[in-house]
Amino acid sequence: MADPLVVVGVGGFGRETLDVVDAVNAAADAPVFDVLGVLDDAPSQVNLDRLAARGVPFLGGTDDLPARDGGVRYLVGVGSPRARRAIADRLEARGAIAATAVHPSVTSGYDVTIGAGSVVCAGVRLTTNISLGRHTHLNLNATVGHDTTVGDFVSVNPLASISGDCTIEDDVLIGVAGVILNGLTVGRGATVGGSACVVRDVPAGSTVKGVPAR
Ligand SMILES: CC(=O)SCCNC(=O)CCNC(=O)[C@H](O)C(C)(C)COP(=O)(O)OP(=O)(O)OC[C@H]1O[C@@H](n2cnc3c(N)ncnc32)[C@H](O)[C@@H]1OP(=O)(O)O
Repeated sequence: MADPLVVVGVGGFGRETLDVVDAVNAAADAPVFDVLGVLDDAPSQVNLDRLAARGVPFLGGTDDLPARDGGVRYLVGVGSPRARRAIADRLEARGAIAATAVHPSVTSGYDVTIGAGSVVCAGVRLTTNISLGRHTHLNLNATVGHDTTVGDFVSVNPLASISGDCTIEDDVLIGVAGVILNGLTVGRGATVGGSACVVRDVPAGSTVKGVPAR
């Protein structure tokens, strides 16, 4: 039987998360998820209209988590690592269970682990001996190389490329088309700008941008 699922976030990545869920269901012999609807504490009208147009119910704020026998699964479709962590903590405290959604077009090699709550979008390439933490997002066409560890609540935006032997600590955001050269560490909570090329370790909490990234 399909798992009852809510997605948090009616914004861009929330609806992109619905796309991943739809693709997972379409590729399976029987639906994996029964999408109950979307939660959002501060939705804009334009995004509510976009959600309504695709026929997915808006369920209210995160206090309105529906109840089902056996629990409700959830995915947080919010790009900000910090906001995503806060929402996940709130839902876990209310008994929700993190789901994981991996688009059927994703390729992965030997020994790849993906933590609960993660969303892996179309076209992502994962090679070998890779670990992704909890609630990590890999957006469209991102790549992750061999022997790399990606922590919890990391956001990797479209086309970003993480080389082999890297360590991406918790709560990091890697901007669109950002490149991390091999063997480097991006410290907890750091932000890598769009199109940056990271050539040395990035200190925790810092923002780097440009080529080479500073
Ligand atoms: C499907 C989707 O939409 S997914 C989302 C895709 N978007 C992203 O990934 C966005 C990633 N974020 C960025 O690149 C941001 O611009 C950040 C994080 C680097 C912003 O850093 P901030 O220091 O706050 O930048 P701020 O906007 O204040 O600009 C400061 C300076 O940096 C420059 N700058 C901003 N972003 C970049 C960048 N990615 N690369 C190079 N320079 C940049 C600005 O032009 C500005 O330069 P100036 O002082 O000479 O005018």
